[in-house]
Amino acid sequence: MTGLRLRNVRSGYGERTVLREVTVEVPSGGWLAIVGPNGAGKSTLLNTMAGLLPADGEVLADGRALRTLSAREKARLIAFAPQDPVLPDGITVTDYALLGRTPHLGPLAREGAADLSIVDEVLHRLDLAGLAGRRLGTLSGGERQRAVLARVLAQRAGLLLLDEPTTGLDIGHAQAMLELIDRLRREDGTTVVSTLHDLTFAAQYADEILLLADGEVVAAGAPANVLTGPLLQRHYGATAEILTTGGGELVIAPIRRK
Ligand SMILES: Nc1ncnc2c1ncn2[C@@H]1O[C@H](COP(=O)(O)OP(=O)(O)OP(=O)(O)O)[C@@H](O)[C@H]1O
Repeated sequence: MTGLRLRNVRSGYGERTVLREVTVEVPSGGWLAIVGPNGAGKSTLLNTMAGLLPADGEVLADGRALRTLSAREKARLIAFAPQDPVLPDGITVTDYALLGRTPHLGPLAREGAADLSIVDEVLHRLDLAGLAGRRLGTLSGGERQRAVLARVLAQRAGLLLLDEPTTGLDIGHAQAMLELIDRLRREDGTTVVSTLHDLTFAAQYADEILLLADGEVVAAGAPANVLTGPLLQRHYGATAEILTTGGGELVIAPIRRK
């Protein structure tokens, strides 16, 4: 059970401040989607939540300040899938996913049967079992993306930070991936924070949306309150209609300007 809390967080790169006074709380088992236009600071926020960038203010995971935790303690608490990870092309999908177990192994210990069975289960859930023995360098973009998620899920951390998890996935695999993430939070109480460019997916899967623009939180709350025509116009310069399906799901539809 790992909630996340940020209070008055400022962070960036060296002299360059990107995030200003970000305050947000994600309850244990919640799903927060970070949205916003290109360059708004979404990846910077996710990196800050992962404890990978120095930050002023408070960043607490499971009630513990990230700056006080060792790398190993952080890795047991937080699993992070960056947008464009550098992958070791020569290793197999199984061996790559097993890297997710590293924070749970003792010093010099090798993975055991329990670790292999966790990886096996994750590969099945991600429709990757047939590719288990393939080297990463031989996979398609979408298959590599799912392999990254396999490593992250094998980590079995209470907090998942996912940067654009559906990039490069076709609509079916994207839905399957989001369903799987949703099941994890329902079954295991996993807390999820993801950036998502696809606002329809964000509306349908997250229970809270945080809209960032120019490094500041400009709106936060339930999807229907944040993903509105006027806010999308103001911050993305986009013309969109917010539709509701027969089943009550929101669809954010771009409308061509005539
Ligand atoms: N390593 C870096 N060093 C300096 N500036 C950076 C670095 N990474 C990102 N930035 C800058 O920080 C700002 C926010 O970038 P960030 O990647 O967080 O935006 P984003 O909302 O994730 O964008 P996108 O939707 O395009 O992926 C941008 O102006 C970017 O140029």
